[in-house]
Amino acid sequence: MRNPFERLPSPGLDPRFAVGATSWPDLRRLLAERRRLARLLPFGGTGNVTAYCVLLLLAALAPSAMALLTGQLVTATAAPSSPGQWAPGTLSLLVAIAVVYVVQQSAEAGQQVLRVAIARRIDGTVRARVRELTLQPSGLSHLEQPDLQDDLNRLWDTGGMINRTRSPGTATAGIVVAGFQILGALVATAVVFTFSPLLAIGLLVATLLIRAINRRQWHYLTDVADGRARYRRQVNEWSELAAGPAAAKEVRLFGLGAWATARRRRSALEWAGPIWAVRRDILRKQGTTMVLSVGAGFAGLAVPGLAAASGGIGIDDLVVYLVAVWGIFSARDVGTDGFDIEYGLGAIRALDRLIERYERLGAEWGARPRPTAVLPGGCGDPPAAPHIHFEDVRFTYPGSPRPTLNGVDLTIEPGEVLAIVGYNGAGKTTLIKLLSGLYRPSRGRIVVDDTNLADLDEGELSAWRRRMTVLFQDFVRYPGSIADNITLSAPESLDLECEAAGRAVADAAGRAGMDDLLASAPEGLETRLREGGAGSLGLSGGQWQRLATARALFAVGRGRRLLVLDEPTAHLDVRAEEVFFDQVVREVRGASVVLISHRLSTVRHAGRIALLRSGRIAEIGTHEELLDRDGDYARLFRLQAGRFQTARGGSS
Ligand SMILES: Nc1ncnc2c1ncn2[C@@H]1O[C@H](COP(=O)(O)OP(=O)(O)OP(=O)(O)O)[C@@H](O)[C@H]1O
Repeated sequence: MRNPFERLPSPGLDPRFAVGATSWPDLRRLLAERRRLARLLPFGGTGNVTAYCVLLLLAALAPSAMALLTGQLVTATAAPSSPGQWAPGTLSLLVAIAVVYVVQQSAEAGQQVLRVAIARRIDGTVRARVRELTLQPSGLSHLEQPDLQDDLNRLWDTGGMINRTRSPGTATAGIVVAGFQILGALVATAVVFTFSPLLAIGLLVATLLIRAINRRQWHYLTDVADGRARYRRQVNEWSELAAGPAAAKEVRLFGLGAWATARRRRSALEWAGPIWAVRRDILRKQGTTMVLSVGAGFAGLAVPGLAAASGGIGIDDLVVYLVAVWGIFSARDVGTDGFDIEYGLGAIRALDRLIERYERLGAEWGARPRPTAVLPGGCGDPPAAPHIHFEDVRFTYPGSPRPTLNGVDLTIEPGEVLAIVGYNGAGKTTLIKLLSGLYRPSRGRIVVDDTNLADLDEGELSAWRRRMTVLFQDFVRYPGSIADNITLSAPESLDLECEAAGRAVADAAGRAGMDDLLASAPEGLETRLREGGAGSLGLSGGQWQRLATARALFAVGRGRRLLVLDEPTAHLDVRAEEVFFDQVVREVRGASVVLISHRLSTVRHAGRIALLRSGRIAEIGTHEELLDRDGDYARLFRLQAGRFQTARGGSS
């Protein structure tokens, strides 16, 4: 069966939208999407939604009620009455019209308020779901996929640049308005039908056609906008660079302000240019809707007008029909609701893609045989340090042409201090990410106490992570107090009142060399960091690194039995670096330590040193053994030591 919409003159848009959007499959999709939005409605709150529907119903019925009452009023006033007296029934009709008017106005105002409340509640629910989804998979790789980032951005994007809030919630509230608009038009059609069935149906069809064309145009616009998510991301990156705090120092120092602003502008034009073109195109192609509007409007006025002029209907009926005609006709304007619905649907599509992706990830990470991972207890005795074995581990980052690790065989014995060294990009941090379960090896196994990490499900992986702690090279600077920054590595301690947890904070801070900092902090451990203003403290790079070290040591104090330190001395002064191994690493009790560093003067004290090269462990042994072997490690060590000797020689 052919779709009658197909014969519509094309608004000159993308052929997919000119023809495709009016095919039956697309209409079915359209209805399915609206049902999908309707399913979000309960999240707006039962009371809110019920009141909203009642108010919209009142607002939808008001024009028809007004038409009928106005007609009756005209009839009543035309009836003969004594001079100075109201015609019979006039007063009650006037009161009824006033009541309908007040109800209509109140319903309009009330529904606006409820609309915002419903939309915000739905948006809150959708965002909570998205946050829940993004935190769920234990791995990291999905977060590095640009299309996922685009979908997330699409979900958070409320169309701020268009100066209206557009979101799944606004779209859901919008379809309810649209539904009642149509209902109002149908009731008004029934009124006009009693006068002229042809006029009633003709006006209804014209109204629905105009709505369909407008909807299709909004659909096209939002589709183009959503398809440009990648460019939007680039605009955000340039904005961050041009005006954000991260690059502020270099931007000012190098005088990059004008360059960054120009790049941002170019990127913004790349993003918005096609969107503006579509908007211009839509504006130019308003001919069809204009012709339909003018034609339908003319017929709506002329047919009852001519009937009244020829005496076919009385003036009272004329008033009723004209008001009812307007009741049908006013539904033709989808207005910004149309954009709200289509724009919000873009977010819903992004949400569906995310859910599908996360379900896949959940299945990948979830269904595993039962392992034997051990959790550290609250205030009780911690478990023993783990025995870790990398067996022929190979790993390639998603989208990368070459493997970063290519057959790593390595054992970390319980309680040992193992240093890992290697050139930039050798894969040292990657090894730790795999050990933390943030990525899975593409080949080989990482076996912890007889359990293959790849066999752990989400919960068990969390349990494994609570046996270890990592001071990452790019550690996080948490906005909170010094104490928060220390205890967040073992968040279960936040709820523990046990003395051991309190002691562990002070102990970790002391061992990380934070005594001077704490002495100058106005509120000691409770001093807030990064927020600026009274009572807060700005820290230097080295001070932040000591704080991050304290965080790692605190976790060990709370029972973590594998401590990984990735470039822990990168920001430290020579004095602190010199004593780091003795004061921090050697003092760790009952835990294994993996120390990654380019400072060979620091790593030389480790029990064993492994050199990573070409994706494999190329050399392993004690400092002395590796020097005797005279390989890369020995060369690197001599190079570093030679620099100091030269400096010493030069200065003497
Ligand atoms: N998220 C990622 N996606 C794709 N490639 C990555 C990612 N992270 C790291 N790499 C690549 O993997 C390789 C190893 O990186 P890794 O950070 O493990 O090296 P590293 O030995 O710790 O280096 P450095 O000494 O400079 O800290 C590098 O070539 C890097 O470009």
